[in-house]
Amino acid sequence: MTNNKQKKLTIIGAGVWGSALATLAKRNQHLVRLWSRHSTESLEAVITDADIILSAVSIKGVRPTIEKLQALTLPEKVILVTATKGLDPLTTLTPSQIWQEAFPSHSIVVLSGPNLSKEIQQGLPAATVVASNNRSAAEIVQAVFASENFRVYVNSDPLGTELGGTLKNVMAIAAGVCDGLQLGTNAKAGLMTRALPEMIRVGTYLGAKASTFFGLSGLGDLMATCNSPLSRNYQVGYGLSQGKSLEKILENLEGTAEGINTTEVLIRIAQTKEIYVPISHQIYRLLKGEITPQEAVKALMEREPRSEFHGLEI
Ligand SMILES: NC(=O)c1ccc[n+]([C@@H]2O[C@H](COP(=O)([O-])OP(=O)(O)OC[C@H]3O[C@@H](n4cnc5c(N)ncnc54)[C@H](O)[C@@H]3O)[C@@H](O)[C@H]2O)c1
Ligand SMILES: O=P(O)(O)OC[C@H](O)CO
Repeated sequence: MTNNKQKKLTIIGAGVWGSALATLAKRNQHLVRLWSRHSTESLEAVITDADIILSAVSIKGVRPTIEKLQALTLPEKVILVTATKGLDPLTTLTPSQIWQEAFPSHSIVVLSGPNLSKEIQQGLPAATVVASNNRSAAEIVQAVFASENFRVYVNSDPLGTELGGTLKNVMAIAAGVCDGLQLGTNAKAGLMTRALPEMIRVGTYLGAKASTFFGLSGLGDLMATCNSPLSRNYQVGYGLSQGKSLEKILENLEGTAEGINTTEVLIRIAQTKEIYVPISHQIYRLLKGEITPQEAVKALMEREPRSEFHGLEI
């Protein structure tokens, strides 16, 4: 398999993100098969001869997808790419960790970055990261998706890359609340800036590199998601700020807001490991209906004074 020839790519998960990634790879003349659990074709048929299998299912689909693939034959040369931004409620593992556990001999690549699917589908310029412990596998995936409208960077911290994209979803809920309550530009800047060390504290505890969080998949995705009404997580926060119930918001939401499940799993990790996550903690209480958006803001503002880089080595 070389870097520059046409690849056979199977994308599992035909939601908005899987579809946008399929568009990008097709534009580069790769052979793309897009499959979902509702497809009439069998999974076995669509993975035959695949060079790359990319999973763009939401977190609740990761284990069922892996189980289906484990029942089939998957040659070791097949590169597995995960584009899911979530945490497993059962084990608290990230998707790439679950994929690696299930397929220990395969190369696993994480794809994550500031990539709102609607903008990508419109052909607007964007950048992303592909990260793997196997650099050549990451470079193959880079070549599949890179184009004049989609700039793809490589890095060697798959866990950090994945956690940036996952943890920012919790912060996007907070940003939606902040905008919905019209707290102003200073408040938004304060929130987003304080979000980053919180993400780094969790990420580095879990084994990620702090520096990765300053890249596209951390800071980049934090900025995109916290500033865009296209983000489903932002929409959840905005809806809560308007006094809507979570149930009502989810009824009208197009697609998945992973931040809701991620908050739950993250708080479990933070409580067990005693990691200081004040923003996530207030979002957790808000999602549970324990406090109002205004009470969440008050609780954040009235905390004990602290030093800016408390608990961080950066
Ligand atoms: N939409 C974006 O802009 C975007 C960008 C980057 C990453 N992501 C991430 O990609 C993932 C998918 O997001 P999306 O926006 O496409 O969501 P979506 O709701 O549009 O699609 C979810 C996909 O997951 C599949 N799925 C859900 N539960 C499943 C199960 N139990 N078994 C098998 N498949 C199941 C669905 O069939 C669907 O194909 C999420 O983790 C999201 O955070 C989304
Ligand atoms: O719509 P969201 O909130 O899932 O955000 C989509 C992507 O993660 C943005 O990079």
